[in-house]
Amino acid sequence: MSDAVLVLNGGSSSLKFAVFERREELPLLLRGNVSSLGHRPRLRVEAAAGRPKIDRSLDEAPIDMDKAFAVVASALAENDLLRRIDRVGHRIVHGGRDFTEATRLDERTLKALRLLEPMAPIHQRINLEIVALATELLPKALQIGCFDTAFHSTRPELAKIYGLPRAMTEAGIVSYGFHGLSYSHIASKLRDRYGASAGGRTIVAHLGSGASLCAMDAGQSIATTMGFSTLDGLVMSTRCGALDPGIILHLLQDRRLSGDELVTLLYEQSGLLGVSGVSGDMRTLIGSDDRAAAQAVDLFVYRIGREIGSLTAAMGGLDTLVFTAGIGENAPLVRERIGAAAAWLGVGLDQERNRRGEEVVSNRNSSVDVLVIPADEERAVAAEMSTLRSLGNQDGPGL
Ligand SMILES: Nc1ncnc2c1ncn2[C@@H]1O[C@H](COP(=O)(O)OP(=O)(O)O)[C@@H](O)[C@H]1O
Ligand SMILES: CC(=O)OP(=O)(O)O
Ligand SMILES: [Mg+2]
Repeated sequence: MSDAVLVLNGGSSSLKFAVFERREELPLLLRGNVSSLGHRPRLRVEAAAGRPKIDRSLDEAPIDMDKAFAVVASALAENDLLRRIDRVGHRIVHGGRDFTEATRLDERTLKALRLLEPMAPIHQRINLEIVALATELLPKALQIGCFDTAFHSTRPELAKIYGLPRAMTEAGIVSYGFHGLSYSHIASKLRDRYGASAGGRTIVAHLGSGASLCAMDAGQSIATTMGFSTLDGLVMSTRCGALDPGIILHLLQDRRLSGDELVTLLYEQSGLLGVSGVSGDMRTLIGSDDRAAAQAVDLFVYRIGREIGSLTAAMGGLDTLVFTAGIGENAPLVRERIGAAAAWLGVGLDQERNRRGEEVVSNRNSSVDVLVIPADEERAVAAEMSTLRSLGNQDGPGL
């Protein structure tokens, strides 16, 4: 019986997976992740329909994506799901200009996607490696890509172009924006809650290992903090966020860093890890009494506060603020501090609700609804796969 879709989501620190039944409501069969790949990897599996949950650390540490994939493949086999999966959906971080909807991954499309690797160096290659591993595991299944950049393709022109010569813009040196699958899922949750207005002028804070903010009006992306690459905007776990481009020139010309050294410095050694010198993991930083660790958290919050102001200006006001992803969902202290930084916009948090991580964390006096909504990029991929016309949708609803 082929009635299930597997979704694979390789992030900068984790491999997440979910299996959905291929029906309109996309009932969840299994979900899990292998997290903290580079440190102390853990496997978590939340099974549907009465199967036991798993939450255990893996013997080997650190592990690479190959090993993480093998762990996921065993979890699928143990739950007797491999024979049911005939479609595999992949979160692909960069779709460039050409990939703005769910796309069948074949030799031609994979070749085009490989060209985008330099714009998302810690993601794209891994995403495509996962496609190869999934094709090996499930050779008969269709492999389909959904893109983090696609959600932002509706932004106005001015939100996309940089102050560079026109020829550069025409060559594709524009802002693409990322985390779009997460934002698309949040937009659908906001439509469930508020109807077509989807919460009106909304900022969604996707705060995970990678972090960005998206300004949405009625569920459509208006502006976002990531741009041409996944480096821009907020300070992240190991990425620097927005920098004066003069710093890059200085590093290249005066310090003579090579391209590869720059990639390592800006993508892997900066951000919370670089500023704290302790860790890129927010849990560790919050638990530390080291001054540099505290400053890294301060900088994370400060930059988010400033960007909230900037995105509010782009929308002309703020009605709703949503927190999502690893830090957004699990760190009440960070939410509280961001709420305080946005108090001038009418944001007020209820301490108890915030501490408990309830869905609504704003207080009665807040003129902005503040919500915590779990990220579900996997469901966004599965939902988007159902729009893939070239498959004809002839074999059942849902996909
Ligand atoms: N309880 C917590 N408190 C603070 N931060 C947390 C907590 N749980 C997870 N995180 C943070 O969430 C991050 C992972 O978020 P996630 O959205 O899963 O990232 P990614 O998809 O990029 O792998 C970790 O780096 C960790 O810092
Ligand atoms: C685009 C991006 O930064 O993704 P992640 O947060 O999963 O690393
Ligand atoms: Mg992620």
